[in-house]
Amino acid sequence: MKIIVTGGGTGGHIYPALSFIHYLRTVEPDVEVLYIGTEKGLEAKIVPDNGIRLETVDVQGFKRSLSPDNVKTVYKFLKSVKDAKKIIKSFAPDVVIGTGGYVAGPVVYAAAGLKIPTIIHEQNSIPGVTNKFLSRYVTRVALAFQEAGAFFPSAKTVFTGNPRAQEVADLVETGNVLSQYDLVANKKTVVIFGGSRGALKINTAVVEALPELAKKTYQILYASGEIYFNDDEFSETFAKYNQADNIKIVPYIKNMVEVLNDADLILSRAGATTLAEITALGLPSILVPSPYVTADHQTKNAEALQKAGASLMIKNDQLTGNAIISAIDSLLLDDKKYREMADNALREGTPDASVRLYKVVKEITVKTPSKGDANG
Ligand SMILES: CC(=O)N[C@H]1[C@@H](OP(=O)(O)OP(=O)(O)OC[C@H]2O[C@@H](n3ccc(=O)[nH]c3=O)[C@H](O)[C@@H]2O)O[C@H](CO)[C@@H](O)[C@@H]1O
Repeated sequence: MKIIVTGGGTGGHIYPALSFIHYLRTVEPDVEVLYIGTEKGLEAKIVPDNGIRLETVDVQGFKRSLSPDNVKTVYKFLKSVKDAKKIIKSFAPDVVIGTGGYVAGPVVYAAAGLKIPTIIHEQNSIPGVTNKFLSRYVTRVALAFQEAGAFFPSAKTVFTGNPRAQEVADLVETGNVLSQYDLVANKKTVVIFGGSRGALKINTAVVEALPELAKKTYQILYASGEIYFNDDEFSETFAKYNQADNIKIVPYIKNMVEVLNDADLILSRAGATTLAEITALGLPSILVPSPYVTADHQTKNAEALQKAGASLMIKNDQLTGNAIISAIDSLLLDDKKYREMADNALREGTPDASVRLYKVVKEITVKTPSKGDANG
């Protein structure tokens, strides 16, 4: 099989795509994969790092208000559709899958125009603009939250979950990954991060909490986000608390699949891919939804887990150092509450998401024998 995958900008759109590619390579070892992204998105680094061929097109997002910049955006969209068509024709895929982010727009649109079977994967409970636009043209819409179905043509939707859930759930024990971070195996571990790019608000509150956290019996692995790690506002404090035995602060956690398998609790934004990971593992969490995303979709993502008893939610404007400490303590120092939350989280997970998505791919790529086929 030959497949083009496209999606990007942030990790939440890229990791599900990569997880599905990893899975495909296990079930169809001779699969040929091409990833189409942009030069500016995180995918430009992550995709080649994963040994996957990358081609790029140039796109930019629409501004919400009337802006002269939107003329440039339309021009770039049309140009990128043309460029994508050229790449698609030359690669000749059996299927094109888009996982969201601006770049998926022109690529999936171009593929649909060329009558190639197409799938979009929507990670969130409220879809982004790109996927809403594309849903008119694609063959199938794969969902990770049933609620998102309301925004798409119902005949095209199918619930698959998020492939990253399967990747974290399928991991075979890899030894004590925490020792790579100078942490120990026999302490409870809280992993803190603010989505794939880091979050200023979480960093500010964690910095407030660090003096107390350094005295705790549990340990903390904390990713600040690349852009904040060396920032004047934080770098000295990070260096100081990196000396504490139970705290490790890094810009980014590259081996998150392994780290999550060794974690006891997560404090993070409520990006959909993160939620798919923690539910697949049955990991309790404290979620601080970003208020800066389309239609406040992270709050909806977090509310779904909170309602299921799988997470605690702290609103962005209520996040302080003290709020962090009391939320962590309330879970790690109360075994019964912790176990309940872990069980509830596991019930929300879809650890077979790639199997489900693969089934959809097979359904829409089945070639009907033409009259000329020998056995047709
Ligand atoms: C600001 C923004 O637009 N955020 C959106 C973006 O989020 P964003 O990319 O931040 O969010 P997600 O939480 O969905 O995914 C983050 C991914 O990065 C990984 N990770 C994170 C930190 C780290 O140090 N190492 C690491 O590997 C996580 O394990 C996860 O796989 O896409 C998501 C999925 O469509 C949306 O739900 C989010 O609302």
